[in-house]
Amino acid sequence: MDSKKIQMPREVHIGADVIDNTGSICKDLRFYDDVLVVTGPNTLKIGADKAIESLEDEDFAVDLSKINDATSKTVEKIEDKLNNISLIVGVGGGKVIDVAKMAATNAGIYFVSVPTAASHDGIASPLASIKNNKGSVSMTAQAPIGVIADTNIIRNAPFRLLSAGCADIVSNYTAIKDWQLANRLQNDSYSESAAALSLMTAKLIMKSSKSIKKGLEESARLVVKSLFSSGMAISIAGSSRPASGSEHKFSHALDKIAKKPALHGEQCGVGTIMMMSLHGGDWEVIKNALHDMNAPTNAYELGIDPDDIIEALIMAHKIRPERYTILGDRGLSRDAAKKLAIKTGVI
Ligand SMILES: NC(=O)C1=CN([C@@H]2O[C@H](COP(=O)(O)OP(=O)(O)OC[C@H]3O[C@@H](n4cnc5c(N)ncnc54)[C@H](OP(=O)(O)O)[C@@H]3O)[C@@H](O)[C@H]2O)C=CC1
Ligand SMILES: O=C(CO)COP(=O)(O)O
Ligand SMILES: [Zn+2]
Repeated sequence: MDSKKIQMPREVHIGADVIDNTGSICKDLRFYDDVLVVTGPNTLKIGADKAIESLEDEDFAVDLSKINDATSKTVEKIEDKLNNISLIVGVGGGKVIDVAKMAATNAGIYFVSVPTAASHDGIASPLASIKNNKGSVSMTAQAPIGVIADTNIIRNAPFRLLSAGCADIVSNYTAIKDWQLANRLQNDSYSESAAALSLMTAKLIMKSSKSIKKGLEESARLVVKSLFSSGMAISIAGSSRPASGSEHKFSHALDKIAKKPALHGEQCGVGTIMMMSLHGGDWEVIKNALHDMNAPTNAYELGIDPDDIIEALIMAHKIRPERYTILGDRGLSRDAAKKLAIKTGVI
């Protein structure tokens, strides 16, 4: 059998105000040289300033880069700033984390992930979703050497971000169904342990759907831990297969089509409702759980034109065509797409 590499973080810190220990955590991880902090326009004040203060207290020389998107161009711009830098600390949402992760991987240096929101399961995964002229590409990257998830920052983030993270985890249900289908029909390699971990995480979030509340530290902690374990399923699989199937293709298609796309997790959640219906599964249970978590369940709540939903459904199978899903090679016809969106109440 072929050998297999599984990359996981060395240290994971989850708790209130752990961001104030960023400097000492980086010291414990044996870093001493210059550090580049990558962040976003909103997350600079919310998280990066605190991380920088803590790093400077421990005598790190800190440089700062603000980014607005997760494109290959932005990754290159960050790489150009890496002279004498031995560590990148990414402080922000999914885009910031992906750019920091990818730039560190390309430059052969280490990366510490400091999520300011529990909105996606790339917090600790060895993948980065980077956009280029072909759309979103899931690229192999190194896993962060450390994760510092401050539950005080995360619980105070807009609740919409936490709901999106829950929906990104709920999408594991259809991702696993698609993966199993691809294994049966295309003999795609399949990992029982990665699938079991992914499903267990999705079940845990569904079970807790009514108790995830705005502003609660326990809720922030639960979702961060779940996103982390979903990321570990990705690590075990060595691909995003356990957490990304047809519902993610739909979301990636919407990112291309919609004038103002919604959050990644929100779109994936709505995609899960429809793809679960295509799989012949209980899509109403998914829809109810998303509703309980305050996540959007239809085009109106997503803020997306119903016509764009139909177009995204029709286009979805063309996104990453090598990844076989319930959408098959030909995808949905316009009539079938419309019927599906109406039946599930998405439009
Ligand atoms: N690599 C992987 O395995 C995975 C990657 N992804 C990728 O992650 C991205 C989605 O991540 P997501 O976080 O939803 O989107 P963004 O990174 O775009 O973040 C959404 C917004 O939330 C803001 N924000 C973050 N934290 C806070 C906070 N504490 N308070 C106020 N605002 C905050 C950000 O601010 P700012 O403007 O400062 O950035 C941004 O404006 C997608 O590109 C997706 O493809 C998703 C899943 C897995
Ligand atoms: O979003 C992801 C998992 O939740 C990553 O998946 P992609 O490979 O579709 O970018
Ligand atoms: Zn996702």
